[in-house]
Amino acid sequence: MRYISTRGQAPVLSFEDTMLTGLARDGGLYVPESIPTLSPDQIAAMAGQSYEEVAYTVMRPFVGDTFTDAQFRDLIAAAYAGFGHAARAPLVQLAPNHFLLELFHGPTLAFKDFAMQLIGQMFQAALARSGNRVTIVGATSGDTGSAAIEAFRGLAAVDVFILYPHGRVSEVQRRQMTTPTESNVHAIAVDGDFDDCQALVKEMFNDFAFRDAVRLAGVNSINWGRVLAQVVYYFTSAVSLGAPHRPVSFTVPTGNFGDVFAGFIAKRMGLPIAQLIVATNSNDILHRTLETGAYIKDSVTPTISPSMDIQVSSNFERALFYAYGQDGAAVASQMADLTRGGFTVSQGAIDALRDTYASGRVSEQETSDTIGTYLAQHGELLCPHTAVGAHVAGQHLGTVPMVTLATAHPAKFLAAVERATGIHPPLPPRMADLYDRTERITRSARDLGAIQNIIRDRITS
Ligand SMILES: Cc1ncc(COP(=O)(O)O)c(C=O)c1O
Ligand SMILES: N[C@@H](CCOP(=O)(O)O)C(=O)O
Repeated sequence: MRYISTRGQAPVLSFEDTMLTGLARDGGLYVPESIPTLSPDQIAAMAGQSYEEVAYTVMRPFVGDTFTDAQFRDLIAAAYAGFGHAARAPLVQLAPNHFLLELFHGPTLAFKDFAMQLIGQMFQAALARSGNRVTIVGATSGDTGSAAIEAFRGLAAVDVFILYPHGRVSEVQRRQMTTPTESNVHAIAVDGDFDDCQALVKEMFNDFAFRDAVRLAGVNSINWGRVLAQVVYYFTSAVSLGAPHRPVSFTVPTGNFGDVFAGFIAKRMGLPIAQLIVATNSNDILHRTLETGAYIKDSVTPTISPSMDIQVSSNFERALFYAYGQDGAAVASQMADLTRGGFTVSQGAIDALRDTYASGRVSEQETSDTIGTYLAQHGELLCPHTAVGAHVAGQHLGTVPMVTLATAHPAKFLAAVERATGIHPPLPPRMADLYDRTERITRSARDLGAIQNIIRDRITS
């Protein structure tokens, strides 16, 4: 399996190099040259299998010769061993045709653990083999950072620097990033929003001298491995609802578009997905684009679903690549226009996007009310991101089973959940002392040079 850039001008890479490279050198994102498909019989055979077995079947064709079959099975087993639920991603029924896919049973209580735990294993195996070390730099609105620090803390061949927007993540998210004591992980509070943090990370990748000197790697959904691992739970959940014999729809709380794009990959692999619905908070660039065809940058508004406070949605570039029939030049030209404020998607491409994705936007009041309603009517305590998804899903319920992705545990967003319900959801016992642990934070201006200096000073040479 070979990987190509969405902008068409970067070297073609193997799975291993794609995983370790991060952003393509032309500024694009790597995607597989072709998307392998699974037959209805292969999908039907997943019924009753463990999460790990399905993960192997779904991901194996993408990995090529980076790992042997046995090695890859071992890495998957190690990645999910620490999850707090035997099903890894259990489905809970809310109403006759509405289900919640609980993706928060991993070590940091958000869906990011599904990919990050596996990437941690794959990086470790690949770096042990080559003897190389890398510097991971990531941007987070809260969950990617905590999952990355958890997955890589203490690993000898990796230094990790996570940029998060100062004052704009929840207290639990911040403490998950700032309290680990291992010296190879560093949380940097940036004076700015998530888009600023993500732009800084991309600027570091585009500074080739810096990138090569520190051996930069990325674990945001820039990294194809992140998207790939998230494809698996679309299969496990759809199969348990009757796929491939019955179509299933998904509503996905969306920010950087990685999770819902993983659903698109599942669909292209042969999973019968009827609708993929993008649910946004008031940072609604994706909803606006699908409605109007114009992708115009706006400033980020803080909300009670802070992990989705994103206006420059990185993986939308991958969606555009497929909407433009894999035309890298068309994508490169739209991305150049984005640096000047925005672009209009061509009629053909917006039609293709609308064939795949529907969308909805949810206000702050609706998010809060939805948390209250789902508790009262279904006995389920939702995190605010999941509430955004559940609200939009409620507008699309029909005869096809609908799965709403429950992307985080309500205890990660205590203040919003408590305000909506009066309930104070407890953290799991293993992190009950999180509020007592000492924090270690570096504060920085939104300044590329200053952050590069912090990284140069702290990496292990
Ligand atoms: C809890 C939570 N829900 C939803 C999202 C949105 O996911 P994506 O960025 O893949 O669209 C995020 C962050 O990305 C998140 O942390
Ligand atoms: N919501 C994310 C934002 C980064 O998204 P990613 O999927 O590209 O890592 C977060 O929690 O950090």
